[in-house]
Amino acid sequence: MQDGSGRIVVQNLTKNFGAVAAVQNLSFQVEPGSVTGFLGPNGAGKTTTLRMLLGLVRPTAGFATINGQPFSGLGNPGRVVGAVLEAQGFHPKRSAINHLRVYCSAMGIQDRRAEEVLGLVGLAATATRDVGGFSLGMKQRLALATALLGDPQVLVLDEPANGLDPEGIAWLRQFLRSFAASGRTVLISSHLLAEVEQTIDQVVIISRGQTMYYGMLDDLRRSQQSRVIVQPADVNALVTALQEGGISGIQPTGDGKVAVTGATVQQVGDVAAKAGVALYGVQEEKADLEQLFFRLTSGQYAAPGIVHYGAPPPQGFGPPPGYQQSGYHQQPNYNQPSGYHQPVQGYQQPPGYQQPPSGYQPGYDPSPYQAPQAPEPTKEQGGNS
Ligand SMILES: Nc1ncnc2c1ncn2[C@@H]1O[C@H](COP(=O)(O)OP(=O)(O)OP(=O)(O)O)[C@@H](O)[C@H]1O
Repeated sequence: MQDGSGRIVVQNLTKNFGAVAAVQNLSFQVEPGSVTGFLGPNGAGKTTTLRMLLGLVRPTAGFATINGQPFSGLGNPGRVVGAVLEAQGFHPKRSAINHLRVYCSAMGIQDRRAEEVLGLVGLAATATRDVGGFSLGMKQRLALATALLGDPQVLVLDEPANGLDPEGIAWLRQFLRSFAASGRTVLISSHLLAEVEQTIDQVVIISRGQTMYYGMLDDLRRSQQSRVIVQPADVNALVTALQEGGISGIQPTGDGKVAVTGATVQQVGDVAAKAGVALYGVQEEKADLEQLFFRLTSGQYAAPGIVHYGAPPPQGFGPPPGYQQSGYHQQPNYNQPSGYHQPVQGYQQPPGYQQPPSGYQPGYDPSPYQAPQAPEPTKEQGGNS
């Protein structure tokens, strides 16, 4: 029986393609009312995971369910989950509206739904144009419209921002947030944290098929302590003074500077002044979420000389609370900061999460769901792919 929850559960999911361990023991949950970002570099195993969730690839081990059921047990799956794995496979000589009507017929849905979903994704003005002349961004929108035909409770989108211009990305963000705010479930993959950072509540970061972080994006942000970089006249004297002052997160950087975590600029300045150590420069360095993402996933493609992938991480910046030890490959020269604590496992509801109506039925009236205003056709709609 489906539990009607709209919840996605991935449990110990594993897929080997011969010698290639594409996905290794992956576990996470996606709750209704939230948007979860499934992030990792190219080849990390995102698409394989989504394909297992959608019943297109058989897992080597573990399972994935939607509404408590494997995809094959969903009955009329198009009414439960709308999925876009790639915005391809359109007949080039078929108009957008006719493409959708074909799916309406296959799903037993009235044709007028085709017009509705074209309006939802901002393609109403191009309904009768052949898809062969669509840009990649327009194809993404049409693929999303196809996924929405069955008025699904769950959306699963693989790299949905691919090909969208900045205006399209902003539109997609608003659309997905609104969809989730109506108590529905959204899982989107991306290889760029920045692309989805403002859209998602929860994040699952994978690298080489393994979980590197699973938790709330806000917790990941909060975990990144800022640090004070100070250039003293005498490094040893300052380090001694800071230690005597009870400050423990001290790391000489090797270039005459000292990085200090767990203390403010003022505290470091006061300690130096009291010890009579002259300071030539003091600077507070804020942690960067994107940098952390690269660090968590950099083991996959470590390449010396490329700043993000090859450089050792800044000292004193700790692994995030959701960091999972098993798959994490530390960079050379990386020192574990003293304040690091093993994360508390377990999903936490995102802020503002509301329980969806129990017992979802195909006829469920999603009245709280307000589709965002479709944008004016943008330049991506005028171009050819
Ligand atoms: N059918 C297949 N046969 C053999 N290997 C495969 C197959 N599908 C995927 N792989 C391998 O599994 C690994 C994960 O691939 P996957 O496409 O899931 O990654 P991804 O994170 O979606 O990457 P991308 O962002 O580039 O699409 C890669 O090493 C890939 O080459």
